[in-house]
Amino acid sequence: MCFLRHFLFLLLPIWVLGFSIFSFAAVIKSEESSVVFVSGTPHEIPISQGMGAQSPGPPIVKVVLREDLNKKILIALIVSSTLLCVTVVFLVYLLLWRYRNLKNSFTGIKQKSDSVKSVSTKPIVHKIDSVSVRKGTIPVYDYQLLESATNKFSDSNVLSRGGRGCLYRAFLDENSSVTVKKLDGGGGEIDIEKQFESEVDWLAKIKHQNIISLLGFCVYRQTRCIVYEMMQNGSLESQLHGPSQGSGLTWQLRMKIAVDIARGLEYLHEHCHPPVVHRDLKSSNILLDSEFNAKISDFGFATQNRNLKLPGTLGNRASEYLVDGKVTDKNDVYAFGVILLELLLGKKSAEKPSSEPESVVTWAVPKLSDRANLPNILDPAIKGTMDLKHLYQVAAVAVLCVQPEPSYRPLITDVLHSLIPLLPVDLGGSLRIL
Ligand SMILES: Nc1ncnc2c1ncn2[C@@H]1O[C@H](COP(=O)(O)OP(=O)(O)OP(=O)(O)O)[C@@H](O)[C@H]1O
Repeated sequence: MCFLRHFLFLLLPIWVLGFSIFSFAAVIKSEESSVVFVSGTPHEIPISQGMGAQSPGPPIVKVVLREDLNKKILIALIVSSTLLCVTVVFLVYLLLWRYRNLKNSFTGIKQKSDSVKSVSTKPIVHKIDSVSVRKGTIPVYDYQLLESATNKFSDSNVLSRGGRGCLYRAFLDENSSVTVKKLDGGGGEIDIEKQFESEVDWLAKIKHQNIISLLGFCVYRQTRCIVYEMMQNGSLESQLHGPSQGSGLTWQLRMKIAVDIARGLEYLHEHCHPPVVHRDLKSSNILLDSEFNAKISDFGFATQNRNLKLPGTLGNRASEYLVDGKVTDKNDVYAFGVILLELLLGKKSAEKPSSEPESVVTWAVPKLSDRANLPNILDPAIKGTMDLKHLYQVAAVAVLCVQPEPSYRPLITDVLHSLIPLLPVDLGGSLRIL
């Protein structure tokens, strides 16, 4: 499509030029063929063939001069209109090109140093597979711009410090802030470059209301930055296990968060071809915006390749994955079940009561075999705030999701459709509260 547009734009001036040359040649030719020279006159005087007879004298000379003049005017007109057409087409093309480039950059961003951008990002953009990145629809941020937006990556702007780098709040203008993840090597077994490429590549391809939005990226020397939308309410982990201990999350909000995550996963498993397995789903990778819409983040380990293994961690990973690295969408369903247990019980995915961390699954599942037990082990922050039938239903879904045998676990689409009727209509479900 793009190629066709460029082709047409180039074709137009060539066509105009060609047409002009052709008409010019035609004019000359017609002039030549319509004029004869009468010999024997003091000067050879051209007359029109159609006049038939000779008509010597001053009037004929006058006619010849006017024809000559007309021809010159015609040539001048053709040449100037050709030049005008070529200039206008060129200007229109230039304007469209500029407009497209401006549209691609983030609102209000003035790109400062083109040299930094083109020199440093070229190799990485080639490695990144995504069509959006190649086509340039994902903005490439200037390092200096991010530096000034984060107050030189100052400690006061740090939102969190992770194993792979720091996360900063960045102010691109007075009213809006974004999040900048600065990956600077950190060392260890994690390959920063690969994670950066994987994250940018996935997020450039995946667009869904329940998946974090990628706003752009930056490559500067050894530093890699990824720019995301700001999620004002932080992670689900910090809401559940941080200072507020889940008090900000009502039963209905918890159900909304569960449905949002299931919608995001359903998109990855059912609507991406081939399906995408996130492989690192956990409450710290579920982010909440100002209205508690939940979005899945951290695609550094996501894959469509079923033979890749992650460095193992306890808690959210299914046993078949930890033991023989089998990657299927059912790994994500298991991790979703763990998050559902965290939402119900307010417990971390892996607690450390002693030296050995205990998974919430091994702690809760035996207790949940008797559903009368459930209200006793429920998160105190939501005790007595929901319809018990709904509570039992959600607990049953959670237990199914964390089945040791992957084939016994439901598909995420089934999970989603069993949760939607428990969520009020105004929160995106189908429950009508009378
Ligand atoms: N877009 C965002 N808006 C607001 N807070 C965010 C955003 N992204 C991440 N955070 C916060 O930063 C924390 C760390 O996120 P990050 O993805 O950087 O983790 P990480 O370094 O990859 O570590 P891990 O691999 O353990 O998840 C999140 O748990 C969340 O609290």
